[in-house]
Amino acid sequence: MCEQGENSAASSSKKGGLVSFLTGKPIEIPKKHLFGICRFVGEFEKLNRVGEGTYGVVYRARDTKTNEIVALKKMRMEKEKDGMPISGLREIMLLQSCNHPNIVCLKEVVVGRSLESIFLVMEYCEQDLASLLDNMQTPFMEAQVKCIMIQPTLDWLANWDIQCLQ
Ligand SMILES: Nc1ncnc2c1ncn2[C@@H]1O[C@H](COP(=O)(O)OP(=O)(O)OP(=O)(O)O)[C@@H](O)[C@H]1O
Repeated sequence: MCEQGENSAASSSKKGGLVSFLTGKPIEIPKKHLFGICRFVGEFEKLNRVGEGTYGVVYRARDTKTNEIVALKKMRMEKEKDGMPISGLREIMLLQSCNHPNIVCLKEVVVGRSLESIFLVMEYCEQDLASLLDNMQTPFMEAQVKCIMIQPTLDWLANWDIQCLQ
């Protein structure tokens, strides 16, 4: 979108351009609204790639404004023809609704130059249970398994699931 020069914005003829729902005609996004209210991903310095899931690639990154180390997850959008996949929206809504010390916090959503560039900025976790399980020398003892199972998050998630079902 920004390839067109300093003062121009989106063009429907380019990949990622917009068409008005009302008129069906191409619309231009004013430059000041180009990134909406989201910050630009360029404000984050990618440090290294930490993993990849079904819905995106995750990087360790530094917020250049605050120097904070965060996890930056690029949503997978290559195959999407109709905008952001519903699974991505669900992930954002779910993480936004979770406010628990044992659940990774979604700090904000940031965007790149194209409409397909959407990134989740999350608190960075040095270790997760899956990598711990992969790398540990000996299996957890029974007492440790019990301790993990009674972590408040699991109760909380079970309640959340039940509430969702109701
Ligand atoms: N907040 C985070 N801090 C540190 N590393 C993370 C963070 N989030 C994800 N990762 C790393 O990135 C990998 C991919 O994470 P992601 O959430 O995209 O997928 P997943 O939940 O592991 O798998 P799937 O989405 O396929 O079920 C994780 O396995 C983990 O190694």
